[in-house]
Amino acid sequence: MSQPEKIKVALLGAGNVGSQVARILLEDSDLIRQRIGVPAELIGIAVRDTEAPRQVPLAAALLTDDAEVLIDQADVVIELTGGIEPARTRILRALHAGKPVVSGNKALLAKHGQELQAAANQNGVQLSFEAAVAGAIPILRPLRDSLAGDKITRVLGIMNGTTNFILDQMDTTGAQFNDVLKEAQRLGYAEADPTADIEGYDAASKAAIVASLAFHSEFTIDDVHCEGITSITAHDVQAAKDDGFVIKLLAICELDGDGVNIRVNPTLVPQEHPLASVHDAYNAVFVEAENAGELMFYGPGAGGAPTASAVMGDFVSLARRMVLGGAGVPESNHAALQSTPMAAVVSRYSVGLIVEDKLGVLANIARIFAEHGVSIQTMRQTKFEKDGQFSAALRIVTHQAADSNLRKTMAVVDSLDAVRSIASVIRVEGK
Ligand SMILES: NC(=O)c1ccc[n+]([C@@H]2O[C@H](COP(=O)([O-])OP(=O)(O)OC[C@H]3O[C@@H](n4cnc5c(N)ncnc54)[C@H](O)[C@@H]3O)[C@@H](O)[C@H]2O)c1
Ligand SMILES: N[C@@H](CCO)C(=O)O
Ligand code: NA
Repeated sequence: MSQPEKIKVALLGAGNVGSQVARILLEDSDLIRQRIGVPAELIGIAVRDTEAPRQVPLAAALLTDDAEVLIDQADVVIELTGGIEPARTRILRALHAGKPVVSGNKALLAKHGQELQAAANQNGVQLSFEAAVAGAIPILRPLRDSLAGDKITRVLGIMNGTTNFILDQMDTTGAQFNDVLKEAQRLGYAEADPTADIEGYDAASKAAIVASLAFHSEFTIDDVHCEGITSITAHDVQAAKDDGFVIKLLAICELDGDGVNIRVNPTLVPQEHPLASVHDAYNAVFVEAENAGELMFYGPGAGGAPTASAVMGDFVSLARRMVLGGAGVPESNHAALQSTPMAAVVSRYSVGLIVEDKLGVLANIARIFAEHGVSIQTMRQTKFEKDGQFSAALRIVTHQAADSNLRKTMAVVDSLDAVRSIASVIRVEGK
């Protein structure tokens, strides 16, 4: 194959990330040419509305609302529109035409990743998506390449910038959930529909992508047990702080017998744990591998420019290969592991209860925990008065217990007349 004279790039989407990719392609064109060996020419940017106001000024001549024509004219397609359709159809169109694709679309990859990868393999072209997980942090390439000769046992971390930003602000400034969410949207961290962030779906998509690569198997978002942060209150954050914890939304993918358990849930992390000092929209991912031991990847997990850095890394890497010759390495899914249910997963739990302040209540609750095989590590009681009625706020931290046992315990506790409400049930990191 003869060396191309230049690489024509079609960019789909000019939002938070797309506009930064356009800026880098234009501003750093000399440097990119030197790294690739030939110039990279941004031939057009597909947007929904060519007249809409833009955060980053873009030459009107580059904008088009005809993505299909643009794809057909390009050598490489960079998809940064988000959502399932028309992104899926457009990426397939590019791959089937033998054009490599870079995408940051975790929602799409966690749902249709296998279909897209199969199309890439079938056409001998690269599909790269480092930006889809943990923004600027190089995590997918280390999983695919650097650790390809090791056996990964667990990947655990903070994989959503928006929720980390919200929880961090609630913890450090006592700010209210909704105010901080608005700020995360303004800073370009949140998804177009921020429900994906706060309900945990965005982290769940990332967990499915990470688990597929780490365990050489095919997982989708449907394999992930997912709990978001919408039920976390300022009171939970303060109570956690009083007990020496910080609340983080963790994504965990771990070998579980013959399968892999993949989950996303708010977790109490001890204040001295490295994950507790991950602030703002930063992400941190721990990878545990049999021979490598424990690795930590840390950096900006969201935002236009940081995410654009990951997109550009993928682009320059595959463009270099187009110049030098040779297709990329396809994904390996030889292990074909299945995801496992939550019932047997063991964790420590922190349970907050509001109960009647009367004799025997505490003993009764402790008995119910014991009867279900859930052993209590600590129990703290604070009495308070509201509307002339005395109650006790109980905070119970358990030893490790199976998810199913904890659920049965809570169902019985909830049915007691003396229990006014279950304020929170949050997993606790560590043994
Ligand atoms: N913002 C981040 O920090 C971040 C980080 C990692 C990955 N991502 C992913 O990158 C992608 C883009 O994110 P973003 O934050 O830039 O989103 P955004 O909402 O700011 O931008 C998306 C852009 O695509 C355009 N668009 C949507 N549908 C289109 C269509 N059918 N045709 C043409 N244009 C269309 C929108 O008008 C918008 O300008 C998403 O998949 C997102 O999940 C974002
Ligand atoms: N909305 C995502 C963007 C980065 O993937 C986040 O907040 O982490
Ligand atoms: Na990344």
